[in-house]
Parts: sequence; C-alpha cells; structure tokens
Amino acid sequence: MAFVFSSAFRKQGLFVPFLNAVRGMSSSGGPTPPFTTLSVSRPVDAVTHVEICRPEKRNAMNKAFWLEMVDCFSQIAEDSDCRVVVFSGAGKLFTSGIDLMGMASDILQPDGDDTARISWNVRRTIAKYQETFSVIEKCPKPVIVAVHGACIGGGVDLITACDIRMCTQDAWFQVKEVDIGLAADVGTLQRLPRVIGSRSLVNELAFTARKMYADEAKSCGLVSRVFPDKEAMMAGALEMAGEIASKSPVAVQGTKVNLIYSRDHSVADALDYMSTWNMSMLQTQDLMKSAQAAMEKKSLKEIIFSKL
Ligand SMILES: CCC/C=C/C=C/C(=O)SCCNC(=O)CCNC(=O)[C@H](O)C(C)(C)COP(=O)(O)OP(=O)(O)OC[C@H]1O[C@@H](n2cnc3c(N)ncnc32)[C@H](O)[C@@H]1OP(=O)(O)O
Repeated sequence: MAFVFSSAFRKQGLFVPFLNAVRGMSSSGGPTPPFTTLSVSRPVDAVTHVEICRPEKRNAMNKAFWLEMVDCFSQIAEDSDCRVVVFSGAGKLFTSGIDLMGMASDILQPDGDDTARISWNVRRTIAKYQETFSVIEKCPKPVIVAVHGACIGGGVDLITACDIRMCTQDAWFQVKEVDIGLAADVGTLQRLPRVIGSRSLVNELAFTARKMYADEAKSCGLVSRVFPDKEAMMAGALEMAGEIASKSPVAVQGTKVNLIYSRDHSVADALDYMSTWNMSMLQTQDLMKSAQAAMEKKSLKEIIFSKL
C-alpha cells in the first residue's frame, strides 16, 4: 500500500505532491451520488475525505444530510480500505447548522393523533437526529474534522463527536440553539463538557450563544491546531491522517474504541474493558511487525499491515 507521507516529503523538499492531493479534495465536482449533500473521496491511500457539500446554502443541514451521514459513516466503518477520515465543509464556511427552511415540518409539525403519539414521534425524530453524529463516534476509524469560517449550531454537535478538531485562523464556533428557542439536543450539551475542561465556559457558550473565535477555541482545547488558511489546514489534516494511517489499524481502532469507552466509564470499568479487548487484540500479527520495525529502527511506513 503506497502512502503519501509529508514529513518524508518535506525532508526531501517534496511537499508539492501533497498539496496537489489537497487541491484534489475540493468540492468542485459536487456531492457524490447517491449522496446529495456529501462528497466522498480518497485523496491518498487509506484516507477517506467526507465533505458537507451545500455551499450555496452555507452547508445548512437539510433532511437529506441527517440521513446521509448515517449511511456514509456506516459504510466507512465497514470499509477495510479506509483507516482514517477527514471531514470538512465546501465553500465559504464549514456549516451554518440546521437548515432553518427545510426542517420545520419534522420538528414543528410532528405527526400523531394525540399528545402521546405526537410526543413519541418527536422523541423518535430527535433520536434519529442524534444518530447522525453518534455514527461518527461509533465508527472505529479516527475522524479528523477541519473547520474553516463559521461552525454554527449543529456544526458544534458534529465536531464534538469527532476525534481530532483543527481550524483556520478565521474560524468561529457558536452554540446557537438558544437563539432559535432550543436546548441543543444532538450532542453539544453532552459532549462539549467532556471536550473542554471548563464547565463555566461551556455554560457561558451555551447560555449566551456568543461566538468563540479560533484563538480561544485553541486555548480552551476545543481544537488542537489552528492554521492560517484552509489550504494549509487541509494539508495539515491530510498529513496527520497519513501518519495515523501508517500505523497498525488494530492498534489505532482499538485505541479509539477504548478512549471513548474510558471517557464514559470509571477507570476500573475501563481497565476491565481494556483487558477483555486486548486479550484477543494482542494476538495480532501487527504487534510483532511493529515491534520488529522499532527494533530495526525502520519507519512504520515501510510495514504492510493487513486490512481491518
Ligand atoms: C432535532 C434537530 C436538532 C438540531 C438543532 C440544530 C440547531 C442549529 O443548528 S441552530 C443554528 C441555526 N443556524 C443559524 O442560525 C445560522 C443562519 N445563517 C446565518 O447566520 C448566515 O447565513 C451565515 C452567517 C451562516 C452566513 O452568512 P452569509 O452572508 O455568508 O450567507 P447568507 O447570504 O446569509 O446565506 C446564503 C444562503 O444560504 C442560506 N442559509 C444560510 N444559513 C442557512 C440555514 N441555517 N438554513 C437554511 N438556509 C441557510 C441563506 O438563506 C441563503 O440562501 P439564498 O437566499 O437562497 O441564497
């Protein structure tokens, strides 16, 4: 499997092919059928790029988007040719959040003959929308999200379900739901407090709906990297994805599953889960291959791991 590794390229002054891969990630082709809101591509081996692709509507999340995300990430979870995902937005900004024009019927005019049935249907609808972002967490492949410009409302729900967040210097984040009369209900209130340490800051953002800009997002830990512009960010995302993709998929996917498990359980329970996990996963041939490479001072990039 031939990977593109920018650190090696940079040493040789060969960063250009990498930037060409980034340029190939642009959404000029529009959504990838059968999707109508997502463009899916493979810019380099083992890396899947998913782009929310409604630039003329500022990537507002319409009904199709909420369903297509589930199909897309379920397929990626099963795709043994994919080891890492990069997620980004097409056009001027990352996303303007829920489609305020197209979503009203689902939420404001729910079906049902009486209060019980209406409530039941609303509950089901909310659970369906929650799944749109939970699939990102359920997918064992690491997901790197790259945010440029605005990331509003549902966008914050989305990025908090991702494993690694990066943004451009012009990015801003807004937990906008209170401004449209909602308590955010598809992940932000559950995941954001686990992402950034300060509950006071989370509460402030959620109660006031104020914008948080890139520097503050970096200093509070919402993002781990800030890039000067989108091209640099996509190159950085692809470089990181390539680095992760070079490692044992058994090790990487086991790491994601156990990190998420340990976030939601006690240390004792998570250690117990880990030992049960690794009682089979330690028997992988990847362990021997990786250890041998370390002993021989070889780069993992030279090692061929079986697909997973
Ligand atoms: C159970 C479900 C739970 C989920 C809850 C989620 C909640 C949320 O997401 S709350 C956040 C809702 N979003 C907003 O309030 C943002 C609204 N949009 C804007 O403020 C601006 O559009 C923005 C700052 C993002 C961009 O401004 P810009 O000047 O660059 O573009 P515009 O000229 O305003 O828009 C261009 C066209 O896009 C359409 N559009 C933008 N945002 C949305 C949206 N959220 N929903 C639907 N359509 C949107 C806008 O109408 C323009 O369309 P057109 O007039 O046809 O050109």
